[in-house]
Amino acid sequence: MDQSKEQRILNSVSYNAVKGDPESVINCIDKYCSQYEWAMNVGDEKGTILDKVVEEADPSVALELGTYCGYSAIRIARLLKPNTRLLTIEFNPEFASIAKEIIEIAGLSEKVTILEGHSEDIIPQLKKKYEVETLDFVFLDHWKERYAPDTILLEECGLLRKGSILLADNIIYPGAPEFIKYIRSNKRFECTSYPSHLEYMKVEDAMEKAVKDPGAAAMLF
Ligand SMILES: O=C(NCCCOCn1ccc2cnccc21)c1cc(-c2ccc(F)cc2)cc(O)c1O
Ligand SMILES: [Mg+2]
Repeated sequence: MDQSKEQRILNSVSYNAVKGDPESVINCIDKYCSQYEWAMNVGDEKGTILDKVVEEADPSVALELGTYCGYSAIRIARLLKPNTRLLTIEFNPEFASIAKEIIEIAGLSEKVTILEGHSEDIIPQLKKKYEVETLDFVFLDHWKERYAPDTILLEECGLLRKGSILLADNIIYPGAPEFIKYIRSNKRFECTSYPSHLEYMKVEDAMEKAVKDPGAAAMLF
């Protein structure tokens, strides 16, 4: 049976990347996807914005919705301090298995836990089953129409605290209009838009950062 694009990405990483070197895995995927086959990794331009927000959040516990091949999980996990962790949810079993191998090649398997399933089923399990208290950082990169309902679900499950940082990909393309409407009209969140481009293309895109109750967090210190 013909190999999938994601399997070909794994082949390229396995053959070209330096084992245990996250930067080389990131560069290898970006090179493959800009030269051979486009794929929906956050990419290097938006990836730099992701890096900056992760460094600002300096999370102890981070959540990603939409693992795909593990590219953004590696970008996030490579910046995490010792004894901190990234939980990433993927519902496509083939993607989850490929991401697992690519994250292993990057040497970040200790820091990253891939949870297979739908976000709406897994989010309510995070406290009890995955021993999460609250999430310091959440990267939204899954079905765009799930960004708003899953943000509400995270709230309902008591998983967000004062100062929790959300970062959403693809605000312009493919677009997440319901999420933008919800988050920018919600007084509990302070939003910032970061204009950029669709991964590996000259198409406009943007990321949206939303900080929960920022003032309250600031008042605490
Ligand atoms: O669709 C995209 N991502 C989402 C994947 C499915 O995610 C499904 N999924 C993953 C966990 C998970 C958990 N629960 C439910 C669904 C869950 C996505 C799409 C494009 C894109 C841009 C231009 C095009 F011409 C075509 C596509 C770019 C992106 O950056 C994206 O992120
Ligand atoms: Mg995306």
